Amino acid sequence: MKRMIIATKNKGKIAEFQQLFAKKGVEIRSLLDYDDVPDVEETGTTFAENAILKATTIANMFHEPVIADDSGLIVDALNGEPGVYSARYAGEGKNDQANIEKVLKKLQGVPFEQRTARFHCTLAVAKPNGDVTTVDGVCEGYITEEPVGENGFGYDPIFFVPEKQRTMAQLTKEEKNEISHRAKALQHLLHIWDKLFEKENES
Ligand SMILES: O=P(O)(O)OP(=O)(O)OP(=O)(O)OC[C@H]1O[C@@H](n2cnc3c(O)ncnc32)[C@H](O)[C@@H]1O
Ligand SMILES: [Mg+2]
Repeated sequence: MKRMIIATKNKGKIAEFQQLFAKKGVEIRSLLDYDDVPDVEETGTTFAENAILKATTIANMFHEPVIADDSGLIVDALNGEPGVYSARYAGEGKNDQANIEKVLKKLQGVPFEQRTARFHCTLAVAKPNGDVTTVDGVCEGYITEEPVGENGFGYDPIFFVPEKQRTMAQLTKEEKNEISHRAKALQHLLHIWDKLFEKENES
């Protein structure tokens, strides 16, 4: 497979996938490269359900294999919130800043060692023949007391990465792609890539 459609309109995700796939020589297209692709309603209650929903809907529409990413932030002190509702935690508008403020407000007074959290990413690959495969990746960290850093997207400014001693938003794209939930899920996918696309390797 020399090209792959990623079933997302999230520019942050697209930029990361572009870099991650560049090494493999796979050209990435996203739903922003096409006009009028409707939003797939994320009605699932798990990352896997939503990733499969997005991947299968778009694969049926394009008649090509498609990868979808469903991801989010899990905060232990909030019983796993925002979880699968990460994009719309503060309302349907998908406002990163409002989402961050809501998490920080709910965590007020919680000491650092209890602010454990993780990013989760499920990638689903759907083929037009109905085959679906999922892989997962997780990145562990802590929620800071205030946003720090300008890079990345979503909750990156409040996610402290112990390995790097900085927030995710202070990392370069290259550094984030060494340790992120998305990069780890994609590594798992690349391990099974040739097997997954055995018959399509010439295209
Ligand atoms: O569904 P698509 O079109 O892919 O785009 P989305 O932004 O709606 O994506 P999700 O439904 O998977 O929601 C995931 C949300 O979790 C957050 N998130 C996921 N990955 C993240 C990352 O690497 N850094 C920061 N926040 C992230 C961010 O708020 C996302 O909007
Ligand atoms: Mg979404």
